[in-house]
Amino acid sequence: MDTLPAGTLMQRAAAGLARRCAQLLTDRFGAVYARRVLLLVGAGDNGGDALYAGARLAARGVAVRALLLDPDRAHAGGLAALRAAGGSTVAAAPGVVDLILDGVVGIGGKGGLRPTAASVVSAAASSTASDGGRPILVAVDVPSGVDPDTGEVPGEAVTADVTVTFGCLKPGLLVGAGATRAGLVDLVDIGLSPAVPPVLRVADREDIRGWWPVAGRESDKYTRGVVGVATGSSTYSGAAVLSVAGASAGPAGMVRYAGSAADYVRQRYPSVIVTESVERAGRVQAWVCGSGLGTDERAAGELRTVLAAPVPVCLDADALSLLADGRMQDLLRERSAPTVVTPHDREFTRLAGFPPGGDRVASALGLANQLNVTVLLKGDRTVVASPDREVWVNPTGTAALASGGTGDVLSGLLAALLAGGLSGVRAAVAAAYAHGMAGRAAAEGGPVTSTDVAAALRSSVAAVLA
Ligand SMILES: NC(=O)C1=CN([C@@H]2O[C@H](COP(=O)(O)OP(=O)(O)OC[C@H]3O[C@@H](n4cnc5c(N)ncnc54)[C@H](OP(=O)(O)O)[C@@H]3O)[C@@H](O)[C@H]2O)[C@@H](O)CC1
Ligand SMILES: Nc1ncnc2c1ncn2[C@@H]1O[C@H](COP(=O)(O)OP(=O)(O)O)[C@@H](O)[C@H]1O
Repeated sequence: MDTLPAGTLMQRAAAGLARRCAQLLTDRFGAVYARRVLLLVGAGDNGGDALYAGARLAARGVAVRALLLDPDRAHAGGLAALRAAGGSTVAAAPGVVDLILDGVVGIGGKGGLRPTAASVVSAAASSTASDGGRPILVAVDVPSGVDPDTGEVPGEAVTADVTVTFGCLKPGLLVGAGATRAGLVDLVDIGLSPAVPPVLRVADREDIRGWWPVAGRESDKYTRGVVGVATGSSTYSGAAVLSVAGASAGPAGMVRYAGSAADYVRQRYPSVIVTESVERAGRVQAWVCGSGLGTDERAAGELRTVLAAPVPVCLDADALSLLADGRMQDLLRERSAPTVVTPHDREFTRLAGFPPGGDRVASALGLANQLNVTVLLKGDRTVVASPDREVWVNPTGTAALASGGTGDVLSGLLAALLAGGLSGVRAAVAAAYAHGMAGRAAAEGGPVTSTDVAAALRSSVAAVLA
């Protein structure tokens, strides 16, 4: 599988690691120079990666200190490189640390962290960053203490803000308790060619930035895409406002709202063109339909009109309930433009006839195949699966999103990305990513409502694209 020398792979790993750390330091502190980084270094190659990455950061003017858990067995080449670049070793965690690099143990670890390692990690994590906050914690390859193969956390383990992993995604970063410990996962390609194509993929910021449609010199409001929003009702006017908020944070050049909450939408969003029905809405490049729509005859008629439109469609909430009785599923299967459905577990159960169960990837793939649509299965790790068996897991989810109405914001944004020209899968993955970041940003201000998520969305999109 791999004919490259181990040293080359380690250098590639360290380069990717240092790049991500520099980006995190710049995002938070405005610059890399003179920031303080602490390396927690175990005796294996995981510690070697941390030392070489530390050397690269030291060469950029970062004050890098290494705390060696077993000084006699620390990676000799890595330690020499660090020292040559101006880094040094310390016996205990300094009081002020901006970023901690967890190189205690990677894929060579078994069981929870040993007591000495655990106490070093917890002492380091309680240091303070130079802005008074807590240090950024970056795990090398796998958060120490997480089983890389299963995601089990049998004892003490690191909780990372970001895990930079090498070559392939380890299951332990995506599932089980390990997924939460890993934080945002970045995959660095170190040139290993896997024997089989990856089954699961995790989007990182670079993916989203590369996909997100951006207005150019020749763009106008129509060429950027017009998104149609068929959500809400006089009873559920809030759903209309939330999905319009989501749609307005996307790349579309115009938002059209069609439905009986038009007055509420117009008051909140003067830029949105409102009508009473889908039929009268005029041309759009994608529709979102369902949140707060109701399930009466009028709602069913609106859904039928949306399904008949030859443009991409995102279906959520009541649209999924209307589809569950099977009568409209033929319309769904007959569609040639992309369709994305965004069920939570109960909606999934209604659509599929069985609950998603433990294997959420297989469940999402099964429903995608059954309905010939892209499925975004919501959860703490949202899964996106397509009928041609492409599967992604969103790494940015946060429990702060478990609040009524946040799904409406998500589906609005997703439709705006469809209108901007993204495929069903990319629109779903990108929307989930940005939505998760907005949830995280909103949570910094206290308990989160869907209005807070909607309010945080535009700046979170800007941060992802920066
Ligand atoms: N594969 C590749 O091609 C590439 C791999 N790369 C990198 O190599 C890493 C794997 O390195 P590895 O094999 O040296 O093992 P590693 O993760 O450092 O662990 C061994 C150390 O951990 C210790 N230890 C074990 N359990 C423990 C516990 N519970 N609690 C505490 N300590 C524990 C164990 O102690 P010992 O049992 O020896 O006393 C030993 O010191 C991989 O994750 C990636 O970062 C990259 O450079 C790119 C190319
Ligand atoms: N425990 C959790 N951790 C992370 N994200 C969650 C969690 N629970 C729910 N979410 C996310 O919150 C959103 C809720 O959507 P949904 O259930 O449709 O809410 P609503 O219908 O009230 O808008 C989804 O994006 C889902 O992935």
